[in-house]
Amino acid sequence: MIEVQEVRKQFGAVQALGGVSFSARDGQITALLGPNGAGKTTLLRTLVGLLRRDHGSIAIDGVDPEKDPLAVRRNIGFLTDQFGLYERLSTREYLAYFGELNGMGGAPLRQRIDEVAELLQMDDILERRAKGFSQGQRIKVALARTLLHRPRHLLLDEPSRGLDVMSTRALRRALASLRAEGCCVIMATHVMQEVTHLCDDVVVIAKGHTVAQGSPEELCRRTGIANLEDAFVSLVGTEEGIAA
Ligand SMILES: Nc1ncnc2c1ncn2[C@@H]1O[C@H](COP(=O)(O)OP(=O)(O)OP(=O)(O)O)[C@@H](O)[C@H]1O
Repeated sequence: MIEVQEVRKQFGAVQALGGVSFSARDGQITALLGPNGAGKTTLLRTLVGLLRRDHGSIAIDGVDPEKDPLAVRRNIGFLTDQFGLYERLSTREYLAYFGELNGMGGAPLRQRIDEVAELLQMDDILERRAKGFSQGQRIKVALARTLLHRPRHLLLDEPSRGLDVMSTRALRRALASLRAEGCCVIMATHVMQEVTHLCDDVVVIAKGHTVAQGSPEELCRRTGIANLEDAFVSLVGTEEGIAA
């Protein structure tokens, strides 16, 4: 469970977060939906403790990431917009390296690498070096790394960008199976179809503020608009930053 209350963050004169509050439950996929520059990435970075907030409170299973960052990071997986792959390592070597950094090893680690490779359908790149990987292949490897230590919370910053139809489906299946295992998933996205098909709850953010939270159906009902994209535009008052 992730609970966020009145979080604010300023970068010089720019107010990235001006008061964000929401909660994300275990066993649910929560979408962070907002126009470009709304503060989604800043919020995710603040949740994992990579940025210090100026104000407000964050509790990840009751733990404040600023007070006990190691405890929070043990239980969290974060897919950022920077993948940090090592070009000379094969996918398997790369995952083994990060698994060992997380205290895993031996047969359980080898088995876990095979599991995530199957979950994300990445057998074809498991023995290849990352040099030359396409955008979609890079995302898969980064996501596999994120899942390796079986995090209880998963934070994803636009995970489906650059993925083809088959990979998008593999990603959705993987997220649905993590949800079924009770994982708390938060996903920043611009893809309305993904939100409608996959997400249980939606947090709408605009200009660093929470504008609304509810299931896609609730947001449509609340705005009196049948289609989520139009409901979103009505909530944030702009057509900026939407992908079909
Ligand atoms: N390190 C930084 N220094 C200065 N300004 C920043 C910094 N990081 C973010 N910002 C600003 O904070 C605001 C929120 O940015 P953020 O990247 O969180 O938005 P976002 O919702 O993830 O946008 P997008 O959908 O375009 O990825 C923007 O105005 C951005 O320019």
